[in-house]
Amino acid sequence: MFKDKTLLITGGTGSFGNAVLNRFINSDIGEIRIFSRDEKKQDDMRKEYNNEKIKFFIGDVRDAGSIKYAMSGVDYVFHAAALKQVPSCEFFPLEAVKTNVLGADNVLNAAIEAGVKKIVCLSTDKAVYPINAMGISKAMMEKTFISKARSVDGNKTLICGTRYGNVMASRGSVIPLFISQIKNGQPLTVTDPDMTRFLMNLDEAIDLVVFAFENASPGDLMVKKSPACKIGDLAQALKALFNADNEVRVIGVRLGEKLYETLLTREESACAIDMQDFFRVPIESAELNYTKYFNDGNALIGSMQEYNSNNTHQLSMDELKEKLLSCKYVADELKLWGNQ
Ligand SMILES: O=c1ccn([C@@H]2O[C@H](COP(=O)(O)OP(=O)(O)O[C@H]3O[C@H](CO)[C@@H](O)[C@H](O)[C@H]3O)[C@@H](O)[C@H]2O)c(=O)[nH]1
Repeated sequence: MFKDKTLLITGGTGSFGNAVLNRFINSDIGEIRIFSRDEKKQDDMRKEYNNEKIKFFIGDVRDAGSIKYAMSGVDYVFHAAALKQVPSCEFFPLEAVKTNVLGADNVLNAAIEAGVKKIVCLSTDKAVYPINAMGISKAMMEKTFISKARSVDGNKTLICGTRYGNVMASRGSVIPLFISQIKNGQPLTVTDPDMTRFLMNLDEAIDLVVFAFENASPGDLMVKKSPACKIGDLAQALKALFNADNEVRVIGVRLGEKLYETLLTREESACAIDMQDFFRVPIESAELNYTKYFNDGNALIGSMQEYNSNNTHQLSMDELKEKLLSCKYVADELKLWGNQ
């Protein structure tokens, strides 16, 4: 599907962009465009990959002109650019609106105008029943792409999305923090030992985006079924792997955090299609028909459950250790630790 095609990744210098590059760079893809704000990260990537197929575009999704320029001649888009740190969005919610909502709208408009064939927009579990500004802005991003998908001819530009939970060891996340605390002989600062999070690795996130790319109809939102764990267990599993005896200190839930995350609302569960490893949430067919909103209900909803990190498969201690070892960051850190 990607043979000789041009793929644009917004926010392409992040860990998602790097993982996509690693997956596709040796395929028969024609060109990969990395669109991002940070020239230093682009320069590092340029040197690291040193590959003619990769083209770098400086720009900001907030700036419609910059994304329009990068979109010319593009076949497919993975839209990953976002402000995704909960605390910074909490302090600067309008910045989250500018990047996550208006920026996504700019990307979609530019893609539609340039005749891009497919665009996959990346969302997060924090967009479901959101309580923090990051989640709320991503929920609005979802609404934006779904409404565009409704109004655009899907045969010309197919717009779809994905939602996934925590990616293990992503920058600034809890796993690197716990490992550094272990290594420095500090207490492991657990917010709430019973708090749960979905866990996936970067490869699984790419699998989901590729699955959406290959299987989605216009407006679909694809979700990968994922296991979860308690944060207290995560701390214990890391301690066991590193053979450490650090104290575990409970520090309390942080601003904007939820005790568990949700990948499908109860309402979405009522219409989601089970596709083995994935759920497909089809676009609501309400179009702009207000009568449907008022007269056609869904009797199933009352009997459905949301899909969340408390009712999904909970990883046992052994499964958790295995999952952690499948993460390159953890395996590398463990090797370094062993070599000390
Ligand atoms: O010192 C700490 C820091 C975090 N946690 C807990 O660890 C879990 C995961 O925290 P973290 O790794 O910071 O991730 P989240 O806050 O869940 O958010 C992550 O996952 C999102 C996707 O769901 C991304 O968008 C965010 O950028 C990313 O930080 C949460 O239950 C935290 O309460 C602790 O117990 N102690």
